Amino acid sequence: MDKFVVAESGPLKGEVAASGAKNAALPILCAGLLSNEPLHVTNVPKLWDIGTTKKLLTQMGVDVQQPGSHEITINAKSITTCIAPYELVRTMRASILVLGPLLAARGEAHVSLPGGCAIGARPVNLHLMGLEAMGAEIKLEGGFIHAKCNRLKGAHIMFDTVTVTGTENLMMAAVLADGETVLENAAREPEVVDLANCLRAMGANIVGDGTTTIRIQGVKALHEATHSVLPDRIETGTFLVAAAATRGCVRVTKTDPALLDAVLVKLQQAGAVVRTGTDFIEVDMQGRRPKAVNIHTMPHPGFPTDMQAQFMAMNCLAEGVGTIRETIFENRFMHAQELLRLGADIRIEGNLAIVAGKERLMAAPIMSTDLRASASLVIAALCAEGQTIIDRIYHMDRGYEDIEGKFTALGARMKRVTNLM
Ligand SMILES: CC(=O)N[C@H]1[C@@H](OP(=O)(O)OP(=O)(O)OC[C@H]2O[C@@H](n3ccc(=O)[nH]c3=O)[C@H](O)[C@@H]2O)O[C@H](CO)[C@@H](O)[C@@H]1O
Ligand SMILES: C=C(OP(=O)(O)O)C(=O)O
Repeated sequence: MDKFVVAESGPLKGEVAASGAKNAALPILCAGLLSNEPLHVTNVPKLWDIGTTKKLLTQMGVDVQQPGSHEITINAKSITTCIAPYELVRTMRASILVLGPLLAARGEAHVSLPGGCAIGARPVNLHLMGLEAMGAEIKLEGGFIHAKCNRLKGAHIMFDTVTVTGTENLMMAAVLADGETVLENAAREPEVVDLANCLRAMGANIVGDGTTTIRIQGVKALHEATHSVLPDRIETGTFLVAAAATRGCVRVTKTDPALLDAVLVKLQQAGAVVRTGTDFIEVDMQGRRPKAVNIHTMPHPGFPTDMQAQFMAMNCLAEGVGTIRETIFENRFMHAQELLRLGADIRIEGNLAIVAGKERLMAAPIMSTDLRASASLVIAALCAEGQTIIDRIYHMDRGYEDIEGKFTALGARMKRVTNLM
């Protein structure tokens, strides 16, 4: 199993390009199931989750081509089965995103229930409730969701919790439904908007994405389209927080500052000079130690839960005491245990973490527990005296493209080691 060996690195400096967003690319590739014509997707990040999605689609008989290193073309005309097996679904929760498109385009879907994930229970009841309201018959059996329908019917759906993949699944289901679907209390995340842009390019009729009410008028069929995935705001934010924690100066290019409002406010509060252009963001700490910030995670446009762990790592090194309240997932503080091993001062009270900053941390063997937890451990390890070994970095490979290549280009002293005991 691969590990990272990370040494204290001093201020990170330089420029790094953001990849395409994992959480936009995954639903967009699944949207390829909605058409019998090709969907060409560009700016696709090179990640394990993308590899898993390619396998998932390929084993359904979908033609998946990779014409360039960051390009994928999907053609679902050749689909042979509507089964998403446990072996693949258990490695990636986002596999649930095949459910809506399969039902809408093929009238059936057999999708393994996504397994328990480290950050919370993550039920899919709202996805199923919406599909049932659209006329699907759903049975849960043997750990599988078995769903079938004739043509789905438009429906008025009210989410009682904001759900990102739930909104995406139902939006994809609705584009081929008979009549109008209205999604209320819909997720406003930029990845939802990117999916809607892709679906519109395929011929879908959607308005209101980016607001809490999305209206979809079903059409008979979708057609060939090309779509470029939007930049990864979480990857972007991860490098910016790493710059702040290490007292460095980093410019992230090929990104979009408009996607990171809530994160940039917190970096400014931490004392960073933030410079932005149309496609770049620069965080310059001018050698200063960051100041602790208070974080409260919220659905977009609030502060993203996917940036919470990275800010906890920064707070561990900051001047003062910062509080972090996690309101989206009930078990998303597992990185705290590992940060404590590096000598951090963190107290957890329910969904609140109280972090008192220290001048520096001390190296220790630590373990990644989930994707963004891994990112926080790398940030902390860059500031820890000695050599930190981070185990189970496969979590990080799920969602960060060439993470060690990008970090080392900024001056991080880190390397990947295989089979290190
Ligand atoms: C692939 C992808 O895009 N993943 C993102 C997506 O996950 P994901 O879409 O799985 O997260 P949701 O937005 O659905 O979850 C938000 C909350 O709603 C609850 N819930 C959700 C669905 C449901 O049917 N019932 C229910 O109770 C969840 O348990 C959670 O407490 O949004 C999360 C919140 O921004 C991000 O952390 C993930 O990175
Ligand atoms: C939690 C995440 O991903 P997923 O929903 O795929 O587990 C994430 O991207 O931080």
